[in-house]
Amino acid sequence: MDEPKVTGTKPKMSWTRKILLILGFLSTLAAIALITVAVTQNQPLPKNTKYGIVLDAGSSHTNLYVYEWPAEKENDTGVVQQVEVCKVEGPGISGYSHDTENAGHSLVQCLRQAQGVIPSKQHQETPVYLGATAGMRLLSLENKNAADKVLSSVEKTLRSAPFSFQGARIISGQEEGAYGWITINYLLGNFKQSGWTKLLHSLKSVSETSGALDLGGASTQITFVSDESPSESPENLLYFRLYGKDYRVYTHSFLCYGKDQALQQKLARDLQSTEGNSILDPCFHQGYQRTINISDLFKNPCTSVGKKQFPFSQLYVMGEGNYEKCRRSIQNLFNKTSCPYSSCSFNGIYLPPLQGDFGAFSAFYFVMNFLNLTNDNPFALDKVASAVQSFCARPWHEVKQAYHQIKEKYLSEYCFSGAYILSLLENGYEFNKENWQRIHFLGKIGSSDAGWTLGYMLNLTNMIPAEEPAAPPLSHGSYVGLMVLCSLVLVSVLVLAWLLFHKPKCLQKGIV
Ligand SMILES: Nc1nc2c(ncn2[C@@H]2O[C@H](COP(=O)(O)OP(=O)(O)OP(=O)(O)O)[C@@H](O)[C@H]2O)c(=O)[nH]1
Ligand SMILES: [Ca+2]
Repeated sequence: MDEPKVTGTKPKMSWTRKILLILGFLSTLAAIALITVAVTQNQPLPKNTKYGIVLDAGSSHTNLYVYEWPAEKENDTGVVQQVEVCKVEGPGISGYSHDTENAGHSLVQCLRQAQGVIPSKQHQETPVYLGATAGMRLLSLENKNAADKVLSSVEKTLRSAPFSFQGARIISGQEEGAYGWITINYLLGNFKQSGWTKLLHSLKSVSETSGALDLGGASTQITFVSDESPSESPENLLYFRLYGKDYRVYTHSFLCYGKDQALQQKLARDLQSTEGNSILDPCFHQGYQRTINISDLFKNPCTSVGKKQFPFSQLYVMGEGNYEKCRRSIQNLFNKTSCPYSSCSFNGIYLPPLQGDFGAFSAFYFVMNFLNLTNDNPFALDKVASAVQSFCARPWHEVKQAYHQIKEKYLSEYCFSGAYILSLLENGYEFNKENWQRIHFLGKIGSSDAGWTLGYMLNLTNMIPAEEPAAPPLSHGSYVGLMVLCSLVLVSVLVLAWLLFHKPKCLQKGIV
């Protein structure tokens, strides 16, 4: 048989080889197209930001907060953040009881500031809410008509702003406690449960949340998840279902136990138990003096109960700077004599056993921060007490010199406030040296202030769903990664197949 002739022309390619080559070429093209489409076409939508405004009309002052969040992630937890805070000049709106028309006007400057932060084309769709707290609760008990007029005045101003007005009202102490608790747990990411944490939590009866301690000027709130059942005091219990999980939350708001009203209560009692019109006050620094109008001291329901007639119109307060004495005089504000339940905080109010960690904010934070007692690792209770003690013992002239940049009103009251915080937590709620370490004094979480306003807005805009929203199984990044991986595997398989069935000549030679 003749051997095939070796000529100079290329050997002809077989049909199967041709088809395989074409297939290989096409699949490479397909893989490139897949990757390109995955990377370019499946980009997340351009950022579409939404805004919301909440005014916290507190007893001491009003704060306006602007929040923002990505529109497409509205129902996710932890996506809303504070982008602006504006402190309204002057007193809280309850301070306008004799000048009700001007209550609204006081908000104008901060509303203008909010207009500068939010793009003008979104002003009309931006909701604005005002919630008034203990100062207005007291005014409404004292003079309902004046409180209504103040609210009408602020409503008029808010309606005239370019935003979408959603209401101006007095919120209850229970709401204030609950929304503060929602805010901190939302910001701490405690409602977010995925992977292992979700599995671990489902094995336990309750989720790990943090309790909330809020100290305002006129009221104070304590809120935490309690397992105690059945509850002895249903009015202190709230049930929430958030992101697919049930929460049983204890809350109580003590009206008149904010730090300003607590001081008023203490001074009113001290005055009633003295002869003349001057008192030596252990909660103020030695050398400090303050004159108080007796009519102002007894003007609201926190102090008006035991009011006597006095033959003088002013009270002179002189500082003594004695922490132990100060603690003893504050202790009288907490009535621990009777408790109709198995356990109480004070004044016969039910308190179940304290549970979990606590975030303490507002004046709890302002005061502890000033005294350098806020830290990631909480200070021991005796360390805190001795820091307040040594601060109270400093003479006023020295304190004033050392902190000349701080407003005198705040500076003069840090001694009282430090002692009051310790009394409220230790005597009132009965924190001890063990669970004291579970209190975290915090002003902000990320960029957002701790307080009730964020929780209030999340609730009113339906941004906290009862059930966990159905999330896409893969994030954009994971999706792109998976597409790239699949394409690479596809190409590799085809190349391998081609190599196996149609070994190139060089390889064939190598084997022979
Ligand atoms: N040291 C200090 N004290 C502050 C500051 N801001 C407010 N305070 C005081 O801390 C106390 C509590 O303040 P807030 O939490 O704003 O109280 P509020 O919201 O006006 O009062 P409520 O209606 O009872 O909640 C008040 O006595 C304020 O005068 C601050 O920046 N520094
Ligand atoms: Ca407040």
